[in-house]
Amino acid sequence: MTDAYVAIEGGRVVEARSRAPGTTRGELVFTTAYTGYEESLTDPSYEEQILTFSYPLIGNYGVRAERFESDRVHPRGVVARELTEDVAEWLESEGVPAVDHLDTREIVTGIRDEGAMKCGIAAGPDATEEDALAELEQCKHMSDHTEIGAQVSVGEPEVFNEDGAGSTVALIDCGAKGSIIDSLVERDAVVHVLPYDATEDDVAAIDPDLLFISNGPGDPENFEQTKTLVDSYVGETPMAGICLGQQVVASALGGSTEKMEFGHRGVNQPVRDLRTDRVVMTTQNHGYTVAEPGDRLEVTQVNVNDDTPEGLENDDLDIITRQYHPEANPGPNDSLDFFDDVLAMVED
Ligand SMILES: NC(=O)CC[C@H](N)C(=O)O
Repeated sequence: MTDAYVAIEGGRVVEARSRAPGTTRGELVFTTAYTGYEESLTDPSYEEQILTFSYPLIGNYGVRAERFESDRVHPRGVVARELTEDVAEWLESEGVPAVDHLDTREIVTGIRDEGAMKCGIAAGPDATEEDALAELEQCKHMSDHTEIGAQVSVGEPEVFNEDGAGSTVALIDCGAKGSIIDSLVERDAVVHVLPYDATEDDVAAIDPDLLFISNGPGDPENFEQTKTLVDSYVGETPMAGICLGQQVVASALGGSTEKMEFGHRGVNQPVRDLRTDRVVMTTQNHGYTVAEPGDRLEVTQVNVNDDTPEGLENDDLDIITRQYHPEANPGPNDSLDFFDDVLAMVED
């Protein structure tokens, strides 16, 4: 039964079945992960995107809040071959339109061949092709979402593990996944989560041992204040970053970032450490990348598939960043030792 329409940049409209009604728009992206849908759907990095699952059946082990990475669903819409009742009900209760019964292989190969695309969706009994096209018409380019940090960041500072005996971390929340906080707390760090636009004074009030820039949605160049903060603390305080965090740190230190063709999107992205020659499997979901690291950061890890920078370091300035997600959730735990390395750097 056709009661949903997916309009894709260029004007093509794909028929589908509505699983959660409504109209929506966003940048069409995908993940090849076959598990971890609860984690992906609550990852703030997907804000303003429509997430297509390439694995054909999504929702087969239910929906449990303990696996959530934040307190809400972040993609603007969801596309899958088959969504279970559990996931469909969850998305409907969150007001996030969802569709299934369409050829997701065609969608994903389309993104792979043509790059990231704008998308509009209309789903539900009254949905029309025109509604989906009208959404597509209004869809912005990801880089034009200039206030995206404010949509996902905490408004006020929060503290985790206040009485911990470990390092004090200022985690700049550009859309942080809960697993990053958990990974630090498990190592007994005291974690102060600060808004993405925290000032030098806000951070100074905490007097942290480590400045940690989180993952997050959108174009890293739109995180101007976060870059300013990094610039003011470089060489003063050890620094770490994950995903958008790596991009922001590189950009603040004189490097540059660029939009990728279709990004790295799955839980089996191979990364080679150039110092040890070890390869690890990693979780990734990013559409931008560091183009030039600048002359203060060394590329220490690269993506085996396309040689893009996956790890940047400066041993003198005490900086370690990763483009992938060492905190996993979803995905492999191969690189959890990143958190040990970062905290060891701080203690040295
Ligand atoms: N997971 C992330 O932090 C994503 C980073 C950034 N928004 C990108 O798409 O490249």
